[in-house]
Amino acid sequence: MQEQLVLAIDQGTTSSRTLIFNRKGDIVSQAQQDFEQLFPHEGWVEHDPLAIWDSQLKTMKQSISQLDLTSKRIAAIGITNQRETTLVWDRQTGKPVYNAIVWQDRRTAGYCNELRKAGHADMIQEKTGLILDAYFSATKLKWILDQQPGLRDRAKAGELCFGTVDTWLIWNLTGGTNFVTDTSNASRTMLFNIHQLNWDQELLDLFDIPVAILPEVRESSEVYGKTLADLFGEAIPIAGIAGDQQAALFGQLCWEKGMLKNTYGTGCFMLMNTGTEPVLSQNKLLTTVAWTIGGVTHYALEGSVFIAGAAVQWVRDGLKLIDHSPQIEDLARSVPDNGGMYFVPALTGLAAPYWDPYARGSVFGITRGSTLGHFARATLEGIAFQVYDIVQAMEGDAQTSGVEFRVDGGASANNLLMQFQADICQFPVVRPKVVETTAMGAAFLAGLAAGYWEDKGHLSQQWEVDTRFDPQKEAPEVEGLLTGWEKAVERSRQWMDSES
Ligand SMILES: Nc1ncnc2c1ncn2[C@@H]1O[C@H](COP(=O)(O)OP(=O)(O)O)[C@@H](O)[C@H]1O
Ligand SMILES: O=P(O)(O)OC[C@H](O)CO
Repeated sequence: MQEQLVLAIDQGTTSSRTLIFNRKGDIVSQAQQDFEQLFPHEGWVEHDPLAIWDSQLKTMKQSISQLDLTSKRIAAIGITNQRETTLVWDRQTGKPVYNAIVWQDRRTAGYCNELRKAGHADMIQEKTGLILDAYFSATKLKWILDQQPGLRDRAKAGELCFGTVDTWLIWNLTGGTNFVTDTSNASRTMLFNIHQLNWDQELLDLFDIPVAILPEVRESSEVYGKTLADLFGEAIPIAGIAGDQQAALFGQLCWEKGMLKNTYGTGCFMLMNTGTEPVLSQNKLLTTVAWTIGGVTHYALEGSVFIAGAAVQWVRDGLKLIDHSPQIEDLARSVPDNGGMYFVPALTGLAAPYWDPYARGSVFGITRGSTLGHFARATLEGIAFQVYDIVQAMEGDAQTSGVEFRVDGGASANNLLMQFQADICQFPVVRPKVVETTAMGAAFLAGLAAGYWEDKGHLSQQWEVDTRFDPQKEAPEVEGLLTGWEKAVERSRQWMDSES
C-alpha cells in the first residue's frame, strides 16, 4: 500500500519552500527557491506575483519528484505564507494589475498618519485588533486601487480579486476556481472584524474598498478544493491555511492559553495564545486570530519586530563583515561582552511596541577600544533587546501560563543569541529538535482536516526539546544592560522627520 504524506507550502518573504512530512512528522523531502526583492523607491518593497507563484510551484514539483511516487502519495496540502503582502489580479485572466506590495513596505505611512490624526486609530484597533500602521494590507490595497483610473469601478463590478499570498496561491493551484482565505490571514488585512469574524463594512467604507474584491473567509483546517490534476499528475486536496506566524504557533503546539513562541527570521514574531477570547492590548501589541478549527477561534497577542535576522543579513551583505550568517556567532564570541556598545537595528523603523517608522538604525557607545567583535555582539543583543521589550508588553497585557518560550526560525540556531535572550528575559528559552515549525503547523492543519492525523493528540508526540537555555546572568548585570538599551532605543527614535 502507498505511504501517504502531507505537503506544506511555506511561502516566505525571501523564499518559497515546500516540505513534505510523513505521519511521524519527519521531513521526507524539501525544496527551496529564492526570488527577487524589488525596491523601486526608498521604503518600498515589492514582489512579482508571478515570481512568487513560479518559485512556489517549482519547489512543489521538485519536492514531489524527489519522492518515489510508486510507493508514496500526497494526501493533502497545507499552505502557510508571509502575511499582509497585498496582491490584486484580474478575475478573468488571472493577471496581476500591480506588483505585490510586501508587508515591509512603508509607502502608506503618511496616509496612516492622516487617519491617526482624523481619530480612526481606536475604532480600527477595537475592530481588527491591529495598530493603525502601513504594515497591514488595507492601506496597500487602497493605494493600488488609487493608481489607475477605473480600477475601483472594476473592483466594484467584481472583475478584480484581492488576496494575501495564500489566496493567490490557492487561486493558481485550483485554476481560478477557489477564491478563499482563512481567518488568520484575514485578521492581518485591517478590514476584518475579529469579533464577528467577517469583513467589516465601516472599514471597507473608510478605505474605499469594494466588498466584491474580497475572498471568502474560511476556517484554517478544512478542505477548500483540489489542485488542477495536471499540475502534479493528480488532483490533491488543499486542506489547511494559516499565516506563517500563526502556523508556527500551532506547529510549536502552543495550543493552550498563555503559551508563547518566538520566531527569529527576517523579523521576530512573538505570539501568545490567549484562548478563545481576543485580548485587546494596552501596550501596543497586536491582537490577531490564531486559527479557527471546528467552529472554534483561538486568538493571539503578537509582538512584531521588523528587523532581526535581517540585521545579520545586513552585516553580511551590506557591510560584508561575514560571509555567512552563522559566522556572526564566532565573531561575537571573540569578546566577552558588548564593551558598552549598543546597536538599535531600526533599519526600517521600529515596530512593536514603539511603532515608530521614523526611527533608524543607530550604534551607541563606540570607543577606541571597540572591535568588530563588539559590533557583532551588539547586533545579536539588539535582536534580543527588541524581543525583551515585547515580552514586557505582553506580560502587561496577559498572564503567561509557563515561564518559558519556544523558539524557531533561522536565527534561533544561534546559541549565543538564545542564551542572551534567556539571560535578559530571565526565563528559559526552549528550542525544539525540528525548527521547521511553520511548515509543520501548516501540515498539521491540513492533515487534521484530511483525516491523516486523527486528532491533535496524535501530533503531541512530534514536538521534542533540542536545547533549553536557562538564565545565567545575575540581576544587576541584566539591569545594567537594559538601562543601556533603553537609552539607546530612545535616542534612535524619530530620527527621520519625514518619509524621505
Ligand atoms: N546562525 C545564525 N545567527 C544569526 N542569524 C542567522 C543565523 N542563521 C540565519 N540567520 C538569519 O536568519 C534569517 C533567516 O531565517 P529564516 O527563518 O529562513 O527567515 P525568513 O523565513 O524570514 O526568510 C536571515 O535573516 C539570516 O541572516
Ligand atoms: O516571511 P517571514 O517569515 O519573514 O514572515 C513574514 C510575516 O508573516 C510578516 O507579518
